[in-house]
Amino acid sequence: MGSSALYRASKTLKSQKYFSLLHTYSKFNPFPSAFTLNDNSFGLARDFCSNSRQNSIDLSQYPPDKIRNFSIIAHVDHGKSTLADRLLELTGTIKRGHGQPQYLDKLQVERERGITVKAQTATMFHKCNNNGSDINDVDKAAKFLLNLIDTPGHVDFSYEVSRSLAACQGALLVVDAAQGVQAQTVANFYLAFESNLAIIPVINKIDQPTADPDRVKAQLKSMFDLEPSDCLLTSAKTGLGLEQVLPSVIKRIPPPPGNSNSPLRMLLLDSYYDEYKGVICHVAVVDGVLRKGDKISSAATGHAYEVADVGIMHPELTPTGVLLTGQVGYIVSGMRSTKEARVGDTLHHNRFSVEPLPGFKPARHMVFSGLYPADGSDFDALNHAIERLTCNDASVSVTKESSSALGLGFRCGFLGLLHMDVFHQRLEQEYGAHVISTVPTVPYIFEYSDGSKAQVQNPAALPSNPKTELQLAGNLQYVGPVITLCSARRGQQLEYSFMDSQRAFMKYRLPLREIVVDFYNELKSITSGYASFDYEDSEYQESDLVKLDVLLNGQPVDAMATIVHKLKAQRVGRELVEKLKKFIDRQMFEITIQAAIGAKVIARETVSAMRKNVLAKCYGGDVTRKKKLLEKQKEGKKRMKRIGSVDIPQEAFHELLKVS
Ligand SMILES: Nc1nc2c(ncn2[C@@H]2O[C@H](COP(=O)(O)OP(=O)(O)OP(=O)(O)O)[C@@H](O)[C@H]2O)c(=O)[nH]1
Repeated sequence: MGSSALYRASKTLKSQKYFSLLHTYSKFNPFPSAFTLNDNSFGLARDFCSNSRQNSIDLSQYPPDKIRNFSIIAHVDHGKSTLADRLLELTGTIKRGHGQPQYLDKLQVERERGITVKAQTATMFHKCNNNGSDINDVDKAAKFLLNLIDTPGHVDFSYEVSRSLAACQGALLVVDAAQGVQAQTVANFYLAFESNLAIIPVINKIDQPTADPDRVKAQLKSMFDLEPSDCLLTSAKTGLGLEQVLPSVIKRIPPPPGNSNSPLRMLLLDSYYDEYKGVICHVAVVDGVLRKGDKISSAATGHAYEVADVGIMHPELTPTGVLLTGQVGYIVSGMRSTKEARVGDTLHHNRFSVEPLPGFKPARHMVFSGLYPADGSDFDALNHAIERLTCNDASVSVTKESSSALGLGFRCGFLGLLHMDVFHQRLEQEYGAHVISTVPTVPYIFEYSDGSKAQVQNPAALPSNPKTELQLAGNLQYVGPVITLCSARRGQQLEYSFMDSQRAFMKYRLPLREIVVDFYNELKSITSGYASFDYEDSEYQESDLVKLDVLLNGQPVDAMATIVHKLKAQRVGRELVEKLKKFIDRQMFEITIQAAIGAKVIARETVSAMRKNVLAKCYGGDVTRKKKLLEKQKEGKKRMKRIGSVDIPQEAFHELLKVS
C-alpha cells in the first residue's frame, strides 16, 4: 500500500466530512511571518486580564460568538502542557516564569511522572480583532473568552480526551517536529475528527536540532489530508511562533452552538471532591443561563440541588455568579455523595424538563485487579479513599469482593496498566491508603456448557476454560523485531504501510492479555524507545485458555490465579513459581510453591525452612535429650506449617505482572 494508504483505505465518508471542514477554514489566509513573543504583547494581555480580575469578571461581555472552546491533543510528550503554559502566560492568566512548569499538571503523580493523567480546563481572555489578527491591533480589538482543555497523551487516558472533546468545537493537534506522527497522534486525530471538531495542526519543538517540520507536514498531509499551509510552527520552549496560535484558534474554530433563550442544559464534564466545598462539578453550559442560587436537577437521577457557587477556572476557581451559553466553568451544588456527580449527565433547571444531552460512551475497562487493604482492618478507610478518588476519576469501575487469602477488598476495572498504576499511586499519595493489588487480568467471556455466557473479571471465579479476544494497533520503526514480538504474542497482522521513507505503520490483532503483560516494556527495549503503540478493543475471539492456580503449601491463593493460553501454561507456571520463590522470605517452616491447572501440578519450588538451632543451649547432655529437643522442634514446625500463614510481600504481586 502507498504512503497515504493508512486511512485512505477507509476513504470517504469520513474524508468527505473532513474535506468540507477544511474547506470552511482554508479560505482564511494563514499567518503573517513568525515573530517571537514580545513583552509588549504579554503586557497588554496581562493588564487586560488583571483589570478584568480586579473588576470581578463580567461574563455578560462574552456571548457565544466571543467564546472559543478548544482542546490540546497530542502523542505523549509532544508538548501539550508546555504549550498550555505558554498560552496561559501569553494571556496573563498565570505569571510568566511562575516557577512551576506544566502548570495544569496539578497532581503529585503528574509532576513525578511528567505526564498528564487528568484533563484540566482553564479560562483565558484574549484581545484580538474578529478576524483573529494580532493582539496589538488595538483599534479593532475585541475581547474573547477562550476555554483551553489540556488533555493526557497516554493511550490509557484517551477516555479523558474523548470527554474533553465533548465540550470543544476545535482542537490543536500538537506534533513533535522531530518525532513526527506517532500512534497516539493518529488515535487523537480520529477522536477529534469523529467529534466534528475543527483541527489546527501545530508542529511543535521546532527549536530542536533534529526538527524536520517539512517531513511532519508531509506526514500530516498523507495520513490525515491536513494541508501543509494550515500547519502552525511553534516552539513552546522558546516561544517561537506562539503569537499565531490564539488568533488561529479564534479564526478557525467556530463559536459554541447553543441557544441563550432556551431552557438551561449543562453537560457535567468532570467532578472532584474538595474537603471544604464538597463535590465540585465542571460543566459546559450548552443552552440557557445558570445563576448562583438557581435550583437545578440531574436528568440521570432526578435529584434536585441549589447552586451555592458558580464560576470559571481562571485558572483557579474564580466565582462569577453566572455561566452563560457556551461557557465552561464549575458549580458547587451541595451534592453529598460523589456517586451523584455522574460524568456525562445533563443538569437543567427544575422548572423545565429538557431533552438530555448525548453524554459519553461508557469507559471500556481493559484490565481488572483486586485491591485490598495492606492491613485487613483498614477496609473502611480504603473504601472511603476509593470513593473519593473515583469521583475524580470516573473511568474506574469498583465492586466489592472478598478473597480467602486477602480478606475484604474491591475488584476495580481500569483502562490500562498505567491507569491502574496511577490509581494506586494516587490512593497512596492523596489518601494515605496502603493497598495490595492482585495480578491484573483482562476480561473474558466464559461460555457455560448450557450455552449461557458471562463476563469474568476475576480468574478466581473461573471454573475452567473460557474464550477470549483482542486487538492492538502499533506504529513502528524497527519492523523485524516488532514482527517477531507480535508473532510470539500470538498476533495476527492486519495492515502494513509506510508513513514516509523512514517510518512504517502496522496494525495487529493480539489477545489483550498479551499486551497487558509487559508488552510496552519489551516493545520499547527492542526498538530503543522509537516505536509507539496504541490499542483499542475489538471483538472477543475464541481461544484455548486455562486457569492457572498458585498454591502455597497446597492452598490455592485466589488472588494469584491467572488465565493463560494452554500452550504457554507450562512456561508461565514455571516462571511464576521461580519469581515467587525469590520474593518469599524463608520462614520457620518449609514453603512449597506450586503452579497447577486444576488438580495437575505443572511446576513446583520449595523455600526451605530457617532452622533454629535448638541445641545451642544444650551444653553436653546425652543423645536422648538432644533427640527429644529436635523432635519437639519438628512438632512445632508442623503446627506452624498447618496454622501459620505465609507472608507474601506486595513486590511479589507486582513481579507476577511481568511474567509473560
Ligand atoms: N526543545 C523543546 N522541548 C519542549 C518543547 N515543548 C515541550 N518540550 C519538552 O518536552 C517535554 C514534554 O513536554 P510536556 O508539555 O509535558 O508534554 P505533554 O504532551 O503535555 O506530555 P503528556 O501530558 O505526558 O502527554 C518536556 O520536557 C518539555 O520541556 C519545545 O518546543 N521544544
